[in-house]
Amino acid sequence: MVQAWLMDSSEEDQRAPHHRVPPQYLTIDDLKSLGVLYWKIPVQNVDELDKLRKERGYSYEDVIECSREKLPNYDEKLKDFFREHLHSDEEIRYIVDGSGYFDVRNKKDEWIRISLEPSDLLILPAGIYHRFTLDQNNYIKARRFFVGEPVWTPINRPADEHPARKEYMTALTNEA
Ligand SMILES: CSCCC(=O)C(=O)O
Ligand SMILES: [Fe+2]
Repeated sequence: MVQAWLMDSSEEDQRAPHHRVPPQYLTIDDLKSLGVLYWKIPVQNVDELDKLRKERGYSYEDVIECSREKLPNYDEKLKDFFREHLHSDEEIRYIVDGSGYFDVRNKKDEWIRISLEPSDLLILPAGIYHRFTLDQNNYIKARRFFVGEPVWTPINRPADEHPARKEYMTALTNEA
């Protein structure tokens, strides 16, 4: 099952879990209130993933594998992934192997760490500040989806005036 928790404030080893003491877990509904969507879809359940892809119009798909051997410019890419940023579109990842952390900002601008493993599907909304890191297993393989031609460009924080950010903030405020 997916786990999400509030992070401590230590800047040490980004691949460590960074739990608070005592740990403070969040629910899938807590994530939903930030526009972050999560599904557990067992890898053999092709139909469920297909249905979701059709419903959400994900016409593009590829695979990203984060290892020194498979990812070109590995060090640079991992550094970029962990720099706080947003995108003008959703970020959709379906984990097929390995594990890793997506961190997202909550309404108080605190970091929430979301721990992902195979069969986890995570959708980050456009405009949410976030980052990604490998965990101490040092490996993840994920399917990436996109509506139309993919744009992976990160827009680094500060980006409060970016239209996607403004739209996201409006959506957050209108949410009960
Ligand atoms: C789990 S996918 C690797 C990270 C990534 O693709 C991203 O941060 O954009
Ligand atoms: Fe991103």
